[in-house]
Amino acid sequence: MLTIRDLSVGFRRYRGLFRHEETSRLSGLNLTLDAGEVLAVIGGSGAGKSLLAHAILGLLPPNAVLRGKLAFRGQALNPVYPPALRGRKIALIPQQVSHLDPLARTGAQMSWAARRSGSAADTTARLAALGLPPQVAQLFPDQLSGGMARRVLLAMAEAGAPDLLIADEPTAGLDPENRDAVLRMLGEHARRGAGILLITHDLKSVLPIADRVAILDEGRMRGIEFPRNFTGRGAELTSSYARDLWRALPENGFLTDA
Ligand SMILES: Nc1ncnc2c1ncn2[C@@H]1O[C@H](COP(=O)(O)OP(=O)(O)OP(=O)(O)O)[C@@H](O)[C@H]1O
Ligand code: NI
Repeated sequence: MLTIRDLSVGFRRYRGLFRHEETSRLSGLNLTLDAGEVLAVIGGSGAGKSLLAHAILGLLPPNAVLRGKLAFRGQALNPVYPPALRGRKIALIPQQVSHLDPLARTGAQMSWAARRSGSAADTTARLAALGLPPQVAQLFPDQLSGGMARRVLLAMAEAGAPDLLIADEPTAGLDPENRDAVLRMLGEHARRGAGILLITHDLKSVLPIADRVAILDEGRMRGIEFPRNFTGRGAELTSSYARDLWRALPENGFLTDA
């Protein structure tokens, strides 16, 4: 449902009035995501994960330069973003919990997200599905714990049953129990036919639910792997970068030799 061909993103920086230079932050990315699939995108801080998410949503800042082709179900997402997709067919769980409006109660923001996506605003049921009591609807964002705020963002993103859900570090700051609950919910969406792009730096946590794992480093795709191959010494992994990443995990004994 999502195809990305030779995507590059750079940022223009002006030096003086007329001269400008461009710094490249993503280069030559190729990706496809099918309906019902969970594609994990793994990478360290600054690898370009959020940029990839924002490129797919047409949310790059004005000084960004995007090259390549993005399409959703055959419909081009660039150079002009189709207005009907964002927040409806394609939803985002943003990386920052500060994306919640500090001046509006949680319930109001959830209703608003549901209305935007054209679905019923059954706030109480959505909260319950995420293990949150109905009173949470009355709270303002700064009265929520980090884990509660993450789950509210998840509830808002999934309100309209989007076909494509981009989750940018949806489990950051969650304890293992809540992390696994959020991952399970994303997996359930995929089973109902949604495509999930799951961005994280936590490789191990996504292996149980990912269908494929794409590894991003310094703006480049270093390999796309099957989760089952992250096992033992990683001999089945196709890219040396993925093997090094796997072996360098503390629980794998920091194996650095080949
Ligand atoms: N608006 C911008 N202008 C210039 N550079 C930017 C801009 N947004 C992001 N970058 C740069 O692009 C690179 C990738 O950033 P990005 O936010 O995608 O990283 P990330 O993989 O999501 O990292 P993290 O795990 O810390 O969220 C970084 O070097 C960042 O400084
Ligand atoms: Ni990010």
